[in-house]
Amino acid sequence: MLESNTVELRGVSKSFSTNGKVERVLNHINGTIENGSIVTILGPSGSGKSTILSMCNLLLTPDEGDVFIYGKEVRNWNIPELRQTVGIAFQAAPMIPGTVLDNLLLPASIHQMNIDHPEQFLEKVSLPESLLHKNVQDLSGGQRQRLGLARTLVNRPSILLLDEITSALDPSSVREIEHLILNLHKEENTTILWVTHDLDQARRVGTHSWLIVNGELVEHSPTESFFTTPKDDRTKQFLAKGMTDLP
Ligand SMILES: Nc1ncnc2c1ncn2[C@@H]1O[C@H](COP(=O)(O)OP(=O)(O)OP(=O)(O)O)[C@@H](O)[C@H]1O
Repeated sequence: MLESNTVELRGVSKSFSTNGKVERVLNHINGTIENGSIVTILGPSGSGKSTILSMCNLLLTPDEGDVFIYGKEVRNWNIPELRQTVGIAFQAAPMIPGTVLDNLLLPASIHQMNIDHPEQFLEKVSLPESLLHKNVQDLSGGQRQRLGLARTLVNRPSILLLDEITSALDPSSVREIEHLILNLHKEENTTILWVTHDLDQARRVGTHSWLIVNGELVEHSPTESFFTTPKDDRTKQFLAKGMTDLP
């Protein structure tokens, strides 16, 4: 195992069984993610992108194959330590009832940590300190999204999993969140796996891009060549047609 591989998937497969019907969602995925890269994960709806993220912090386990984080198989990690190292943020970050501060302190209380200046995490996502005592119900969509990200950052994860975090936001909020994340990446060399439906976003933010189709990793390459000189016919078709289903 190379030191520089922060995340490695080796022969990862996953099936789900619903009402007695078994659906193979990931099919023998092999992929490595280098330290400090931003990998944008693309693919049609239902192709298995979120399932890949869930494997990286043990929200799900593979049926076959292994996921390594810094060279150690995820199942051998202590879960709180893994979740501190690998942070995840979703499109609709679930909030506990209460204030912005209550929500910011949640990961610290789960991990029995003290955070002295919670407002520093608001600052990281460009939210004013004056929001600390505001009820989360009174936040705008963009503010909630930033708070969700701030809460993920409290643990200072060195790997960040982002699952369509900007898909419900207006274009200017999208660009602001991208800017925040790119700054964080620059300052802390955070490794980022970013699932997005937005091809322009994937091209703007990615250092590398993956295309997942029907649970298979059909193309993985540096982002620029992914978009300019795709190798696989399915990538060409996907880039031409956007998110429509591929055969
Ligand atoms: N816990 C689960 N139980 C049963 N089926 C599941 C579960 N989680 C995901 N699936 C199924 O696995 C498939 C892949 O889901 P996944 O969320 O990984 O796709 P995705 O590529 O992220 O999709 P989208 O772009 O629409 O978010 C889908 O058909 C989904 O219904």
